[in-house]
Amino acid sequence: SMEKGLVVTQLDVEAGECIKVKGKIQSDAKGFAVNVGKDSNTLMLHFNPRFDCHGDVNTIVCNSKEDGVWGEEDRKAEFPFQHGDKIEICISFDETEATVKLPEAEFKFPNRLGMEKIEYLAVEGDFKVKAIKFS
Ligand SMILES: C=CCO[C@@H]1O[C@H](CO)[C@@H](O[C@@H]2O[C@H](CO)[C@H](O)[C@H](OCc3cn(-c4n[nH]c(N)n4)nn3)[C@H]2O)[C@H](O)[C@H]1NC(C)=O
Repeated sequence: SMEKGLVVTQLDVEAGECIKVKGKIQSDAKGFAVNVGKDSNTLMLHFNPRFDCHGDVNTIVCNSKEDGVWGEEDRKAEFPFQHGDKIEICISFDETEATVKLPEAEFKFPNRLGMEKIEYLAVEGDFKVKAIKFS
C-alpha cells in the first residue's frame, strides 16, 4: 500500500476556502493520493491518480469514505499528470461538491457526506510535498 506522507489535522477549512498542495510527482510514481475530510476514516474526497496500480493505468480514481468504508468509485476521463511533474493541486468544496483544480484540468466530486468543514488532510504515495497553503 502507499506509505504515509504528510498528515495535517485540527484544520478548520470551510466552504469556499482553498487547500493548495504543491509538490513533485516522483519520476517512477505508481500513484499518489490526496485525502481531505474529517479524519482518516471519514473522507469527503480521496483523490487518487494512478499511473500503474490496483490494476489501473493513467486513471484518476476518486472516492469517499464513511466510517472506514469506501464508497462508490468515480473514475475520471482525463489524466493530466506525468512522471516528475511539479504541480499545485487546489481543493475547495461547497455543500454539494468538492472541486479539484489543476493547471489544465478541473474535477468535481459530490460531497456525499454533506461535510461542512475539512479538518483533515493527508497525502500518500509517490508525491513529495513542497508546500501547503490555506486561503
Ligand atoms: C477489481 C477488484 C476489486 O475492485 C478494486 O478494489 C480495490 C480494493 O478496494 C480498489 O482499490 C482501493 O481503492 C480505494 C479507493 O476506492 C483506495 O484507492 C484504496 O487504496 C487506498 C490506500 C491507502 N493506503 C494507505 N494509506 N496509508 C498507507 N500506508 N497506505 N493504501 N491504499 C485502494 O486499495 C480498486 O480501485 C478496485 N478496482 C476497481 C476496478 O473497482
